[in-house]
Amino acid sequence: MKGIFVTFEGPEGAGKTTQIKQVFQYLTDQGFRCLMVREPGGTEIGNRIRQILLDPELSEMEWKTEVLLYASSRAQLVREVIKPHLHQGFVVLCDRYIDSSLAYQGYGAEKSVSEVWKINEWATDGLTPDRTYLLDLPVELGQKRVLNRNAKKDRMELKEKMFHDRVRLGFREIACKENSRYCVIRADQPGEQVFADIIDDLMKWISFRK
Ligand SMILES: Nc1ncnc2c1ncn2[C@@H]1O[C@H](COP(=O)(O)OP(=O)(O)OP(=O)(O)O)[C@@H](O)[C@H]1O
Ligand SMILES: Cc1cn([C@H]2C[C@H](O)[C@@H](COP(=O)(O)O)O2)c(=O)[nH]c1=O
Repeated sequence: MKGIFVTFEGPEGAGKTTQIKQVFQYLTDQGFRCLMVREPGGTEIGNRIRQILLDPELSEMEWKTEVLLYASSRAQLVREVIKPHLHQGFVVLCDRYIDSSLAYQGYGAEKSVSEVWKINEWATDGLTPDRTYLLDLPVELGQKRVLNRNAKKDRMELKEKMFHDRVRLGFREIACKENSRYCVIRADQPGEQVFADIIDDLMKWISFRK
């Protein structure tokens, strides 16, 4: 595939959405054809699945239902949007991908990470990101930022603090294991510094790849 697939991962409120928008603008100004997507969602079907997944009234969701719904939204996004754009040479910037399922439905939920992986590998035909940025910060700081952003918590934000602590550690473990794909960024810095760190790595990585 000709394009570049870049994902952004991290706990709640790490600044992924804020950074993706800025990276999108920067790369577009540099002449790259760029696309921004987010998970769950990014397609009509995916957006409906997102509503179910994040509905705070649906707190009793079965683990397997949750895993499959995230994977279903992802399958749709990969086939309908991501792969066609990669084939056309776009840089696709994705706000969360499979590693979020590993971190939340695996580490966070204390369930089998390898089962979550197998389902997602099947759902995406094994499409792996070229580069991943982990925006890492203490859970409390991210939660504080999210509280300032929106008063009402969604179904995942409502989970206990220990769940989110395991998610953070999960991301860090995945980044360690996949260290050639991952770049870990300190997300507790001012936004301009976070952006500078990402762009510094991404531009070096792109020129090295050519
Ligand atoms: N470096 C930063 N310092 C302080 N506040 C920030 C920083 N980056 C983002 N924010 C603010 O924190 C809030 C969450 O940011 P953002 O929505 O980008 O995070 P996110 O990682 O996409 O969150 P979520 O995973 O919950 O969707 C926003 O109000 C944003 O303006
Ligand atoms: C892709 C994905 C996401 N999640 C969780 C993480 C967040 O709590 C929400 C998505 O909301 P955001 O504000 O857009 O970050 O869903 C998950 O548990 N598993 C996944 O695969």
